[in-house]
Amino acid sequence: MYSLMNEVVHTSPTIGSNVEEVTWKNIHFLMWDIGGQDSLRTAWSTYYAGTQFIILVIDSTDRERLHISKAELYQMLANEDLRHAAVLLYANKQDLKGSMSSAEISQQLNLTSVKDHAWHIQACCALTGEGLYQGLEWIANQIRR
Ligand SMILES: Nc1nc2c(ncn2[C@@H]2O[C@H](COP(=O)(O)OP(=O)(O)OP(=O)(O)O)[C@@H](O)[C@H]2O)c(=O)[nH]1
Ligand SMILES: [Mg+2]
Repeated sequence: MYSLMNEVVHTSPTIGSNVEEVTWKNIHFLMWDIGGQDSLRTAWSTYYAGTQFIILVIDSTDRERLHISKAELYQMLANEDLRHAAVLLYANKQDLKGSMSSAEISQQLNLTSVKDHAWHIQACCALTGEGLYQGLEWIANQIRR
């Protein structure tokens, strides 16, 4: 989120949430950045009402914990408040060697089985910003549909 805003990116974990307004291509985003730590995830559902897009940032180097992202993803998709939400998954940290490709993550998460929500997976590197706008482009196209 802060890379998109050309701000200094903080490297400390998000505690609670941060909300920012980002305007891009005439689209006004109200983005909530919600902390992903274990203890914070139980509070995620309090943010769901009215959400149009979920952006799930995956650490593509973390093979051991991908199953956690998978479980959280499917829990979100099953939540009534998110029934109309579309999902953008960022396969982040593509700059690091040994990182999983977006295709590999897609397969591990069994994304092709997701039929009741629009979804898209985008390889990216938050440090350089590579891929971030391609992800937003997909969101923009979803809005224009
Ligand atoms: N090499 C590399 N490091 C990254 C990239 N994106 C994030 N990081 C690093 O990963 C660490 C965690 O980044 P955060 O932005 O705090 O991660 P987060 O997902 O917001 O974590 P929570 O706030 O706890 O949910 C930091 O040290 C970042 O610098 C990337 O694309 N490449
Ligand atoms: Mg954070």
